[in-house]
Amino acid sequence: MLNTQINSTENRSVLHVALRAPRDKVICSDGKNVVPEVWKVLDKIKEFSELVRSGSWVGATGKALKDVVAVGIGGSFLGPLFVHTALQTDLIFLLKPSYENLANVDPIDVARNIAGLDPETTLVVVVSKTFTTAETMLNARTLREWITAALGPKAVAKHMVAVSTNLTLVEKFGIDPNNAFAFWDWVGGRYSVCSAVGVLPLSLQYGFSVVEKFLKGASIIDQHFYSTPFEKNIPVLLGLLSVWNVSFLGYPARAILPYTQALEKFAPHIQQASMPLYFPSRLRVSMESNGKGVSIDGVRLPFEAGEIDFGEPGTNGQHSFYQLIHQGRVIPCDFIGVVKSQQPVYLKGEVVSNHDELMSNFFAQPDALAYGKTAEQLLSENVSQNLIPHKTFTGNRPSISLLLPSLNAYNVGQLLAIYEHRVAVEGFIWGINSFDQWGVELGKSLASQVRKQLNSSRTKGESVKGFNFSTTALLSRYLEVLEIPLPDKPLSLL
Ligand SMILES: O=P(O)(O)OC[C@H]1O[C@](O)(CO)[C@@H](O)[C@@H]1O
Repeated sequence: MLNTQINSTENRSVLHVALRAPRDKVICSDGKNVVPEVWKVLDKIKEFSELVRSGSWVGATGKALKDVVAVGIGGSFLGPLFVHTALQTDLIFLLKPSYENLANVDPIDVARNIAGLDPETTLVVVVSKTFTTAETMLNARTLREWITAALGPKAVAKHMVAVSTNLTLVEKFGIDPNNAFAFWDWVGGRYSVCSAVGVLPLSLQYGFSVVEKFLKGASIIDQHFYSTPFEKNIPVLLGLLSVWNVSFLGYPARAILPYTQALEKFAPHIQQASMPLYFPSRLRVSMESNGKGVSIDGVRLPFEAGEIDFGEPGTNGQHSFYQLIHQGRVIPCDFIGVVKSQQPVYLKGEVVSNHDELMSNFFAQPDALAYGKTAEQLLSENVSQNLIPHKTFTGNRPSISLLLPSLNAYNVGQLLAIYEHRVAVEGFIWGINSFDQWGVELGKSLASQVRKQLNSSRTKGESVKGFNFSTTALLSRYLEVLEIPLPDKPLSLL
C-alpha cells in the first residue's frame, strides 16, 4: 500500500487533496478511505450554513444572526481570508452575514472586530486545528466573555461554533459538540482552507454552492497535477522555475503581484505557506513549508531552500518596491492577471476601460524586467550622459505571468491548488519536509516562560529572572511602566 505519511517528522499523512475530492473517489489514510468522512462534514456545513443564512438558526434572544466573527490564526485564518476577499466583489449580492476575522491576540484586534456588533446577532466561529493555540484560545475566551456577559452562559450554544481536529477540547471549552465541524490530522494547518476551516466561514458568507465551485476548481488542478506530463504540468513547471531561481541563480525572494485588488490577501496566504524564519548561525532566511535548514533525513542542507515571499496588488506595488525590482536586487516575480474584471467600468471619453488601464501595467512590467533599457537606447533618446547610469535597466530579470479568464470561486480554487502543489514540488526536489513547522516552536515556548514571569511579577511582585541581559532589562522596564487591569477591574470590551 502507498505510504501517505510523507510528513515523517510528525508521523502524519498529507492528504489535503482529499478535502476536495469527488464523493466517489477513494483516498486512504492508514488503510481507511477518508473521502466519506470529508463529505459527511461538508454535508453538515451545508445544512448549518443554510439554517444561518435563511435566518432559521436564531440566537439566544430569538433573533437571526447577521454577523460572523471567525477567530483563528495562521492557516486557520489566512486561507479563508484570501478566498473571502477574492470573492467579495464578485458575489456581493450573495454576501449574507458580515464577516470579521480575529487573529491577533492584541486586544486592539478584538476591539476592532466587535466594534458595532451586537452579541445578540453575532455568531463566533472558533477555528483551530489543535484548539490549544494560545492566541486563538485567549481571543475565543474573550469573545465567550463578551457573549455571556450580555446574554448569559447558555447563549454559547447558539452563538459559538468550532472547527477543529480536537473535538474533546472543543467540548471542554463549552461549545456544543453538535456545533463542531471536524477535520483531521492529515490536513496541515496551512493547507486547510478546503477543510471546514475555510468551507464553514465561506459557506456562511456566500452559500454552500459557491464553496462547491471553489473545491471543484482545486480538485481539477489536483487531477492536472497528478496526470499531466511534466512538460505541461503547471505546478511542476512553476516549482522547477522556483528551484532554479533560488538554488541555481541564488535569488532569495519572490514577489507575488496580482493585478487585481480582489487578490490582496493572496500574498499573505502564500507567505504563511512559507513563513520566514531566521537562522542566526547562517543568516539563513527560511519558511514554514520550504525554508527548512535540513533535509527530510535531518542532514544540514548544502544549498539554500525556500523563498522569501512578499507582494502587493498591482499597481500599488509599482509605487513602492518596484524600484528595487527593476534596478536593485533581482527578485523573480509572479504576475497574476485576470481577463474579465469582477467590476467593469468604462468611462465615457476615456481611452480604455479602467480594467484595461490596470492590465496595461500587467503586460508592461514583465517586459520591462526582461528586456530593460540599454545605454544605447537612452543615448538615442538624447538622455544626458550623467543620467544614463541612473536610467539604464539591466533587464534579464525573471518573471512568470499567469492570466486567469476571470476571478470566480472556481478559478480561485484553481489558483490555490496551483500554489499548494508548487510548494510541494519545490520541497520534493530540495529533499525537505514541506509539511512540518518545528521552527515555530521555540518562540512559542519562550513566550510561555515570559507569560509565567509576567504573572508572577504582576501578582507577587517577583523580580525578573532566568532571561538574558537584554530581555531582563526590557521586561523590567515593561513591568515598571505599564498599567494593567487587575482581575477585579476587568478590561472593558468597548
Ligand atoms: O489551527 P491552530 O492549531 O490554532 O494553529 C494555527 C497555526 O499555528 C501554526 O501551527 C504555527 O504557526 C500554523 O501551522 C497553524 O496554521
